[in-house]
Amino acid sequence: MHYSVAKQPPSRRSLSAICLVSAMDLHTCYTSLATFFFFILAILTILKRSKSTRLTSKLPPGPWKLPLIGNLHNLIRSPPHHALRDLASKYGPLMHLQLGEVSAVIVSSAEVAREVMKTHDITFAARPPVLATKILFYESTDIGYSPYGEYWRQLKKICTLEVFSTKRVKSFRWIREEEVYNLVERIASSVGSPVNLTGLLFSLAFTITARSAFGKKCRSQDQFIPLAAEAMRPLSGFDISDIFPSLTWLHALSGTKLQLEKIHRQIDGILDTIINEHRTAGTDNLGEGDNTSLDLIDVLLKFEEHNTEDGFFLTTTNMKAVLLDMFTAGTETSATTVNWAMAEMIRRPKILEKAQAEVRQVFGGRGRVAEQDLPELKLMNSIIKETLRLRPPVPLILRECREGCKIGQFEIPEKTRVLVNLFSIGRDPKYWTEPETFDASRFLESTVDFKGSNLEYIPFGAGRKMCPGVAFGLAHIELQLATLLYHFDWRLPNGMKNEDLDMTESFGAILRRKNDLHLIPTTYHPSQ
Ligand code: HEM
Repeated sequence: MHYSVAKQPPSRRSLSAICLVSAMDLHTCYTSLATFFFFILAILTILKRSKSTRLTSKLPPGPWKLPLIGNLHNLIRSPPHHALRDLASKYGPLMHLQLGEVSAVIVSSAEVAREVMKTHDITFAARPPVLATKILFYESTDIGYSPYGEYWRQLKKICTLEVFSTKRVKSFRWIREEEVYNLVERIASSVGSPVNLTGLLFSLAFTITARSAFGKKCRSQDQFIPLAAEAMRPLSGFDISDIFPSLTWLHALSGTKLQLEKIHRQIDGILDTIINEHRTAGTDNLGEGDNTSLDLIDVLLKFEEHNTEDGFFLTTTNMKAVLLDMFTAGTETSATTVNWAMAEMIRRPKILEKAQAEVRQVFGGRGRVAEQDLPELKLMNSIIKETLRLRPPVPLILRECREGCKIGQFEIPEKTRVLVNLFSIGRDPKYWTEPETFDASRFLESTVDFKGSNLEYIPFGAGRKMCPGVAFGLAHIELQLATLLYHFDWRLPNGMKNEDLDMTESFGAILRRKNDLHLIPTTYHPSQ
């Protein structure tokens, strides 16, 4: 039947239809050919790169690599910091992986971390430029991602000595206390019913940072906060664009680039407005005497108008990049630490009780927690350290090798991506007894601190690229945790048993809980 119809001469209409079909076929054919061509091109590019990597014979050991994807298949079943830890138990503390196009080494012990972050500190004092930081951070001109050199050195100096200094952190004490008190009032209004503590803590961290950075002059804060939170998501370094950096057409196809550009445009507009508002409002005391009441934009503006002694000054773009660093590096890290600490204590009611007793004894009938007495909370501070050991907010520190270098018997070629696995290091049985156990009193008698000199404990990193926001972060964490312990008793909703609380981690640049922590608060009255 089909056959006989096909044999009939085609009518004018069916002819044009055939022409259309043929044109479409031709179009489809061209598209397929083009896709095929690009596919071959992609394979050739990747094979060329992996061949050049194979030629480097003294790379550290690592699992067998598949064509094109390398070792990506080794990372799909669990969050990367877990998967990398499991692989390191087989291949050693310095291991080589091929992540798509990217040649990477994974550091999983304090000894190798010392080599990378201390002995060869300058060689590894860089981070690979990932697509998200290029777009969001003004061509990677922030502190975290700007290339190692004079610009980064000056920026870090300004931030360490002026922007994030202990004196500056103290000057924002009234903001922290006011906002934490607002949190207490919000929780108190929900006493007896579950509150989403995770949501409250993350929003508190952004609000405190925004007020410290923008002061009172800002009207665009409410628009800015959700955008800054969104900017955090693509910073893990495991985006398709970071794994296949040369396949730029793939970045466009995946939609990530467009999405990042959209967020960037919005953030940029808001930051311009806020900085201009500061310029218009002016601060008569800029650059003079005790300027502790300045907000962070005022502080940064000092370096626009008054050069440093080395003749260095900040452009508006530089300031915007630093401000973004504060939000991306400084908010979720603190909030997630408080969140994990609360979850760990809820699972162990005796520890929760002890920590509450300590806070309530130190602050007694004063009715609220005050920052100056926080160092007296020995148990709580040990709990914070233990939380940062077991759940480091930045589980994988991203670095890049600036020039070829030898670690032990292995060669690390220039541009190799380096991932320091803090999750592995913090749980290394060589340094930690019962490493998987949350031991609240582990740090009570310990002299280990956050300065990055004990490489088995580096939640804030180590060496030149170490976190400049330690004082800022700890001030947030200590005040929030003490306040939650002082004002409220806590229990799980729906009769859930403490030991059943889910502690699953999510995947991302920041190690967060997969599920939000919902708890029922009961108000504690100091007279009790
Ligand atoms: C619990 C809180 C925090 C933790 C655990 C943390 C952790 C880290 C880690 C592990 C690094 C990488 C260090 C390295 O490469 O050796 C880092 C870098 C950085 N952090 Fe933090 N951070 C915290 C809070 C903050 C805060 C509050 C700020 C700012 C207000 C901040 C700003 C930065 C910046 C700008 C960098 C990049 C430094 C550079 O590359 O030179 N961090 N942080």
